Amino acid sequence: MKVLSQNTAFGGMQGVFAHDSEACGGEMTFAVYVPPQAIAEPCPVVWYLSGLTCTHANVMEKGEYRRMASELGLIIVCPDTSPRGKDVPDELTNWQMGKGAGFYLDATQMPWSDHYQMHTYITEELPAFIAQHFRVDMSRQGIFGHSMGGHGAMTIALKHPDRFRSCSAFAPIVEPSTADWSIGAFEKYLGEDKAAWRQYDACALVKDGARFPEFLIDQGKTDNFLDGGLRPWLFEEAIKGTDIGLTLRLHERYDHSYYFISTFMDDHLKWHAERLA
Ligand SMILES: N[C@@H](CCC(=O)N[C@@H](CSC=O)C(=O)NCC(=O)O)C(=O)O
Repeated sequence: MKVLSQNTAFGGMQGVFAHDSEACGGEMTFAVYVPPQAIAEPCPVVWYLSGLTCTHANVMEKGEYRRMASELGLIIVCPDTSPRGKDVPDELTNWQMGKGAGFYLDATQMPWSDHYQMHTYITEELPAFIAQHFRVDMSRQGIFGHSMGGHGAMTIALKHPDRFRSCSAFAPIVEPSTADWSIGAFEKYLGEDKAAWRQYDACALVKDGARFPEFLIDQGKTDNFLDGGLRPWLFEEAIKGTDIGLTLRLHERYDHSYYFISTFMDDHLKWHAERLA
């Protein structure tokens, strides 16, 4: 593991690290906040998955999670959103495809499938690496994210309900198979057979029988992407008649930015801490 930076914050440590990823076929960077409680005992871990165009750094610099994570004793892991490096295919003029837009899936189509294995990276390779190098209690894991990362968090929780005890999202893409800003990426990563898309779509997963106890979703009402990309009401509809709980909070005057995310960050961390206690 390469240590790229380490800084003391709120009595804990904010670090940025890099390692070689087999799943992504190259070096991957991630950020980890370790609270002071980890000196005495292993702490629960909460995974934060970022949105389109992000690296590990956006939430680390603008998400304002450290004070509350320190208070609650949560380890926060913030991975990158796609493979990186000069050998990795990309679409330079399309921010919804390629680097920064891995959609937390395992691509099956060339040329993407060689590197774009983000589902395997986030659910298998990185957890094993974190468990080996940090003082984490892997029996207490939560997951949350923003936008494309909210989609990632919800689909991963639905696919791994035995691993995660808590899930929440800021402005998630709840039905990427039909959202105008993800259809193009799904076609290129997964091919045209839409049956293969369902395992990476929260609404479709629920309709196909996947279950998770409850979700917290915060959504800004003046978010530019609300109608074309996000549409949380579709998830509300999808869970009707199931035993899945949903706390959906719609906020007047909030947009899609990290000003919105940082405003409600404490609520999300408390949501996770209560379920990871
Ligand atoms: N470049 C785009 C806007 C991209 C954008 O808003 N990205 C969001 C996530 S969107 C969903 O996954 C984000 O988190 N950006 C990083 C940030 O620091 O705000 C455009 O020009 O419209």
